[in-house]
Amino acid sequence: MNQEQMIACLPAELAGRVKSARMVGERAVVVVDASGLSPAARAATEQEISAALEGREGVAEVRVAMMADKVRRRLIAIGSGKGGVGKSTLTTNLAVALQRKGLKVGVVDADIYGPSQPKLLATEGEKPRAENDKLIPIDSRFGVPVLSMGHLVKQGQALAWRGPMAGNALSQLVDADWGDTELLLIDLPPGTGDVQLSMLQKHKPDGAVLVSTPQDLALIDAARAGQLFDTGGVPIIGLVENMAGYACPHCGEVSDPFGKGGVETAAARLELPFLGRIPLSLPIREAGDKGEPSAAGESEDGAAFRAIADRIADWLAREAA
Ligand SMILES: Nc1ncnc2c1ncn2[C@@H]1O[C@H](COP(=O)(O)OP(=O)(O)OP(=O)(O)O)[C@@H](O)[C@H]1O
Repeated sequence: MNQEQMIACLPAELAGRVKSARMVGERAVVVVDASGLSPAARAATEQEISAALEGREGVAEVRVAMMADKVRRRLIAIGSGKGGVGKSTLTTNLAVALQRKGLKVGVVDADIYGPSQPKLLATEGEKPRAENDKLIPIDSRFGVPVLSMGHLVKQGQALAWRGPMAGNALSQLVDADWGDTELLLIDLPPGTGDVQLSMLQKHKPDGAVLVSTPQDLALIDAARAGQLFDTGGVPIIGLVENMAGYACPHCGEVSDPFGKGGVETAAARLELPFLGRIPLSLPIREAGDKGEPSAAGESEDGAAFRAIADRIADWLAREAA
């Protein structure tokens, strides 16, 4: 068979992607343009081409080579000085909000001591496949692929990991087959320990977002996390204040259990951009527990996350210019 005859065997939508097709002895070698295809779509394309050519006269074997334009993938780390300030919730919602803006976004849950992305993105219990020694991210139903330690180990098991082991496991997540994903949000563990350091050294994120609640103690820790990024040469995109202002569901009165405006003041003092404020809101907590991120809906809470996502998208556009 010559190239034309080989291409004629393929369905029209696949034929358009073929860059070259030739016989090498009894082996059919087809080179396909895989730009813009997800890992799942690439696997399906490969199978369809093999199925269409296998068994044809003179074809003993089919080899399909996928070529894609190299995606310039950028990494943004979401960090906090202290645990429980809403870093994972922010990561999920920013990813969903940025995806809604048309970016191809994935989430790496590097919080090996308390992975929460499987729950937040409703992929609990799913296990990633591996192909050619690389993990294939799990497609969440929000158009955001995700990989988490929580997908790889049984609950609680990750807690015993330390230093190099944790760092290697984290690298497997970041270096997975992210296909055409152009932006990875990395949900870091809280604090400034080994895992954060190894992440900065090995993967050098393009930028970092720091999240804090407004009270002084959280702010001191956030400033320390900021220093870690500074030392690692990672630009800080800005600070986010979470759990600000609680509107009483009964009377509507807004109170500030963790103080007010502390993060904005701290950002000004540290000469860092302030990216916005997320209210302390029962629906945000409930949405997280249900695996239905607020940013996927049209509520006011969702709008607060989207406003911060807009600022991050602006930062990305400025950096790319
Ligand atoms: N703005 C908010 N309003 C109400 N609840 C929130 C808000 N942000 C986060 N939460 C809730 O607070 C808890 C901790 O949030 P989350 O897991 O996102 O924090 P974290 O900083 O990633 O924590 P960890 O240190 O465990 O990684 C969760 O139950 C979450 O639903």
